[in-house]
Amino acid sequence: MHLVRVGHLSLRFTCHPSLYIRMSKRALSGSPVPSASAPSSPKRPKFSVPPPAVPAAVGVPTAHKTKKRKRPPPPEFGSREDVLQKEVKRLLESEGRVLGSDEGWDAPEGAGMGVELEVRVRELSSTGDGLALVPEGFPPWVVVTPFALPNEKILVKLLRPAHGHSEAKLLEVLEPNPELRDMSLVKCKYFGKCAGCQYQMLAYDTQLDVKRDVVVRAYKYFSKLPESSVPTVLPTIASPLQYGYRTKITPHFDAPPWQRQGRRGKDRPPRAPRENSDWEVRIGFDEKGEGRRVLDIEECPIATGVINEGLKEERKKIQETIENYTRGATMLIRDSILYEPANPFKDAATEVRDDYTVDSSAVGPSAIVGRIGRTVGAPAVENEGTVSNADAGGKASIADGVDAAPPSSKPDGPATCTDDGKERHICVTSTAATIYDRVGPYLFSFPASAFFQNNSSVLVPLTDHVKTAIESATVGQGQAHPTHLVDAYCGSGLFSLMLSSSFEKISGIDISVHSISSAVRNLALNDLPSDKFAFQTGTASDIFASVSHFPSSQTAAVIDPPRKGCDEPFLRQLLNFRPKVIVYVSCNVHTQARDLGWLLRTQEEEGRTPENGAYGIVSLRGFDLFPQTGHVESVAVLVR
Ligand SMILES: C[S@@+](CC[C@H](N)C(=O)[O-])C[C@H]1O[C@@H](n2cnc3c(N)ncnc32)[C@H](O)[C@@H]1O
Repeated sequence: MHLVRVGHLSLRFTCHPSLYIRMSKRALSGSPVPSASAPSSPKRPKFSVPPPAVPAAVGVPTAHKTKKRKRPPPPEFGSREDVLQKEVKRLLESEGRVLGSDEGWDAPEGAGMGVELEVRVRELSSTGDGLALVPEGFPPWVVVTPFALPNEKILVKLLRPAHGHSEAKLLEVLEPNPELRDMSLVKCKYFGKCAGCQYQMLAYDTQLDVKRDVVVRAYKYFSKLPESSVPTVLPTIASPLQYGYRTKITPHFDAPPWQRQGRRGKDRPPRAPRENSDWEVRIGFDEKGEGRRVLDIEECPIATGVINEGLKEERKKIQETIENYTRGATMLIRDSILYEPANPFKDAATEVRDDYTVDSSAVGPSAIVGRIGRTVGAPAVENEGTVSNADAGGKASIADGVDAAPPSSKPDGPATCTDDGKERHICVTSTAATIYDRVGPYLFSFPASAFFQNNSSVLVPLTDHVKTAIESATVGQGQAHPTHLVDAYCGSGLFSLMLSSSFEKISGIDISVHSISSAVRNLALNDLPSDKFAFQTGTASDIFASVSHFPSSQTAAVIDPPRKGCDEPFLRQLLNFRPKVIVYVSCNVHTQARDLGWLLRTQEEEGRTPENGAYGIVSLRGFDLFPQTGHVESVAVLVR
């Protein structure tokens, strides 16, 4: 044991400090995660471990002190930063350090940015990061490290400090957790660097267990509900596809430094003369722990084959034309069924442009761009040019699709289905195009720029679960199951259409005019009777004025808001309307837990009890819409 004094701190080195620094250099040059030969996985996962008996962590002090920083505004509820800060706070409290909101914004002396440390991971955060404590000798402070698993001893480099913690870059896993980590499962050469996936080294069953744990913790810590109000969280439902499932990716790139312009188009002096620069175009996703640095990505194994084919082509085009860019941009690459409706607008949208166009509505240094290429499909809706960059032969972008009834083929265009009757898919890169996707028996269309769930393979189990939950809500109560459906935040009508056979009347609302026109169009695409459905554009709380004729005890409400959750006016009106069943679907379980906590407490304040019709949460379950990542879709069912 070697002792080094820095200021008032004594730092312990388990080996001679010079040896340690050599070790760090080796770590820096190598892969941060162990090789495929690392011990293989798992039986029963453990996502948190008791405080380590032998922390044996090593610190490398630096001379520089962290500058006192101004406290940033509090993070948005349920954002990654908010969830992380709350979990950090809990871990610090378990060590006896209670942080006031103005405290803990600067790293402890000797643990500032750039310092390398060995730490033992205590637990996995809900954001998918390993949480560890800095070694003895420092005041309690949390190290947040991506790609690190509970009980692993890791070497990290500390990054920027924030409220009780420092995010860190994983330099090396010194002692892997053999029960959890199996590097032979990793399918992506960028794993460990790309910010997209967190869990490729975990067996899929373990990923599902981890996500169940995220739901459990969200309700424990974010709902403010007593344990008795929260049912046991059911096992997470697996995605049928665990790779090759993503139907949309949005890689981005920077403009060459000598070309870049200021935000308002003001010319800036060139940063580096082109001839002396070793700058290279990088097209991909953010590199984890490297701020806004783009990691060059040639393929993304969680995306569909069609998208990966399209990515190759689009990368080539950007590489060839990068000198034309004065600003960075984000590309849109989507997978669509090749669907060719017969319609009179076919020849209206044949504009061919080979440059990316910057969407003026986008904010920040990157703007959403779309590429308009040669037309294969016809515009399906008036005023919506349906243009695809697939060439007329469709060679590069067309691949085998899913089993489904083949849509009609036009004699003069590329066949819309393969020889064995599967639908063909194309890659679409224009924000103005219309995308087609199939879920079970239904065909959905929506603008390429609009929302649609990114993993179609799990949408049938998801919508079946919602349907069954609604149908069983009245079982044993001597009532018929609900006949009316309110679909709030309905998008292009996913739940309305998928659940349509169970209901007599369906009313949907969404703030996006494009999504609502798609929902209406999707009725016709699927030969559904338009008089059974009413879709409207508006903010979610507007729906209640238009469904006053729905019998509330015969009505089910499906609510599927964006990540920030519902607002209070909507929740208040939902409580007043009193549908028999509420199914709350969410891609952010933390805002879902907050909203349901508010709903249950408010009804209690208003004097509702189970005997006089108070809602109770009858089931909670995650669906894995995002395999290999830390995200989970959560479905909560409430019945009164
Ligand atoms: C998570 S998506 C769900 C869409 C749809 N249920 C689906 O699964 O395809 C959330 C939807 O909420 C819509 N939205 C966002 N804020 C809204 C608001 N205040 N009122 C109504 N809809 C809103 C978005 O346009 C988006 O379509």
